Amino acid sequence: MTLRYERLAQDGVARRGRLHTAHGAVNTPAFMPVGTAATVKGMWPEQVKATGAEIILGNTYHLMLRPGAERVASLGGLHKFMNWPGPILTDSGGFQVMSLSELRKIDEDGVTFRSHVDGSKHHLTPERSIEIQHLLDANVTMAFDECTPFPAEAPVAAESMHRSMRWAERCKAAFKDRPGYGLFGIVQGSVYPELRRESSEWLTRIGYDGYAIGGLAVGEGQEMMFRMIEATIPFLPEDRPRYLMGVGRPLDIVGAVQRGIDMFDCVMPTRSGRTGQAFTRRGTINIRNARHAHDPRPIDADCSCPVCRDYARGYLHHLFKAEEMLGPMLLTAHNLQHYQTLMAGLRGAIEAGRLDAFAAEVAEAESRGDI
Ligand SMILES: CNc1nc2c(CCNC[C@]34C[C@H]5C[C@H](C[C@H](C5)C3)C4)c3nc(N)[nH]c(=O)c3cc2[nH]1
Ligand SMILES: [Zn+2]
Repeated sequence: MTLRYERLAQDGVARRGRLHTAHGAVNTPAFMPVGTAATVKGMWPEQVKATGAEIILGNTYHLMLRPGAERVASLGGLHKFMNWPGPILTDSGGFQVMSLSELRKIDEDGVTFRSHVDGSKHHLTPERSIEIQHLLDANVTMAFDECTPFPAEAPVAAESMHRSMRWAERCKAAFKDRPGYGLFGIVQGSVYPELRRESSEWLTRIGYDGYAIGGLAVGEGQEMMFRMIEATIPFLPEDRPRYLMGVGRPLDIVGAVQRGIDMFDCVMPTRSGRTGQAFTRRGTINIRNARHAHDPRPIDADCSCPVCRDYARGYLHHLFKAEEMLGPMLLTAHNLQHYQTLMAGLRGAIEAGRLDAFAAEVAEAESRGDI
């Protein structure tokens, strides 16, 4: 084990813990803001840190295409390159190849595809993905996997999962162990409990520093997602962190924490922030809506962020209508703070043994609406 994870408190199957990396500690449950092309869009790194985020997410697929992993390494690695001194987790690229590139082919060796940037041809294998993440100097490296498309019949899901497990073995063999750096395996198996169990036991036998649950948040719906988490968690080691990939909306995160998940990433707070969607304790609003044009109130009176302290909804509405760049910047900062405040609330609730009460409060406030 080269990435120390300590459990500080437990409430049911939920855990409050801390993951220690070479670039600092991550308090869990944790939300990881997404920094696709070596930037959390619209945010200076100091601002990202000020929201309370301790770890951000980078990406093999984007950075291998532009500016190239060797280029990032020659400029000091991703921490130096983007001036983020804290922990970084990078996804392995498989998911993005399937969702972003055209002309792709999957075979036992890996994935062949054309870049969505300039059409150049690329071949990504488990070994190359691990090498790229090493060049990026990621503290947490994700195994190269295939996110099984949804829906998939059981035999198709089984074949896809078995290939991802063979790829996971190749990733483990290719990964260079270093203190403060680790490799996470990714559980697949679509919506089939027996495949989820088989995948979890396969990865546990190989042994990883952490375990991600992949193949979810792909359209299966919240109820099925929760069922698959429940079908997976019992077969993962208790002393290692669990990362639910691509999740999610606040209530998805609350429910997943209640079921034993420790780490999350999602484009929602940043991507939707750029389109004018603001998160509040009572649900989301779209600041472009005319009803906000003359509203002197902040986005969320309960929010402690600089945006809610100093700016009225009417001003944010104006910025978006005028397509001023400050609009997306301010909404991104607020939304990331909203997510970090939620995570701090979850950590505190687990420590106090009142997670279910906290979850009910979040759900009730969101249902109240009228914002
Ligand atoms: C949304 N639902 C969902 N996401 C998923 C992801 C990507 C996680 N986010 C990384 C990512 C993905 C995109 C967008 C940003 C930046 C960069 C490219 C890295 C986050 C997944 N990644 C891998 N390797 N495997 C999965 O099964 C998987 C399943 C997902 N289900
Ligand atoms: Zn705010």
